[in-house]
Amino acid sequence: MTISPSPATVSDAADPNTLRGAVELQGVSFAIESSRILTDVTAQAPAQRVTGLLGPNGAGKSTLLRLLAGISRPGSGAVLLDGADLATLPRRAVARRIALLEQSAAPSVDLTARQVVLLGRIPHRSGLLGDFTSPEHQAAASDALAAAGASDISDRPWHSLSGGQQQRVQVARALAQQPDLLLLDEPTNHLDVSAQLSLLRQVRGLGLTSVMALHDLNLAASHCDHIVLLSDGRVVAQGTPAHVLTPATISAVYSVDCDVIAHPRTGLPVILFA
Ligand SMILES: Nc1ncnc2c1ncn2[C@@H]1O[C@H](COP(=O)(O)OP(=O)(O)OP(=O)(O)O)[C@@H](O)[C@H]1O
Repeated sequence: MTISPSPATVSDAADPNTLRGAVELQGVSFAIESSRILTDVTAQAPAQRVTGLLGPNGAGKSTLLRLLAGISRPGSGAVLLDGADLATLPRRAVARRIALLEQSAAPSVDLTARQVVLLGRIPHRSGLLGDFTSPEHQAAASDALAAAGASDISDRPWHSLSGGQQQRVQVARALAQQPDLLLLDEPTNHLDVSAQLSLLRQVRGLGLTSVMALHDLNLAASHCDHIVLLSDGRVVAQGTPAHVLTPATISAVYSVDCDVIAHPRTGLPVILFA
């Protein structure tokens, strides 16, 4: 699969053979040292669509992303990728098919941006000693840097980059993996408003199944096809932004007073806080 900037088309959506990366959580519960963090989470992330994972601090978003990535295993319930239980898939297959961009993903040694992106190719190396010099790996890195809008900084040392530039490179690293499922934990952190919008448009334009934890409800409303709203480790609501992001639900989960209006140009929900 190559990284393509073209969005999933309606015909893609109509043909189940072309859909990859559909995720389903079935009654997932998870605890750390007998402290319950997720309780009976049943939710879907539709194939080749962008799902926003929302909820207050501590709701369980990062924990859920790690379960979706196969890094943690549910205490009970199952995580299905294209209908197969993640627990039954070989680790290498999971590593190839799922990319997770975590909040603190900085490399510990000084690399150039391009070298950081090439780390995304690790699951695709042939053997432990395989290197990254092959045209295939280099092309994947170049495509990923371009898709993340980071081609111009590819030769810069990682530690010389601004927070926003580092975030773009991390997104490129996840894309270089050429995953079926892209998981992003608060990808708009450190980005200015223009860069936030650009990144979210790019993610949507990839046509990949993406699940991203977000705090900004308006960005979620405008850039996600599907929303899963968590509170205290449980799913409170899921569906389209218009279905989930209602004043009553937002008030119940976040304890804030708001109005929701239709955007004058797009018709999508816009949340106005009183
Ligand atoms: N290693 C851990 N040990 C104990 N508790 C943990 C651990 N990791 C997370 N938790 C707890 O699990 C709950 C969910 O944390 P998580 O990081 O998944 O929430 P979140 O929704 O991503 O939060 P935020 O929006 O603040 O990033 C929190 O109460 C947190 O304190």
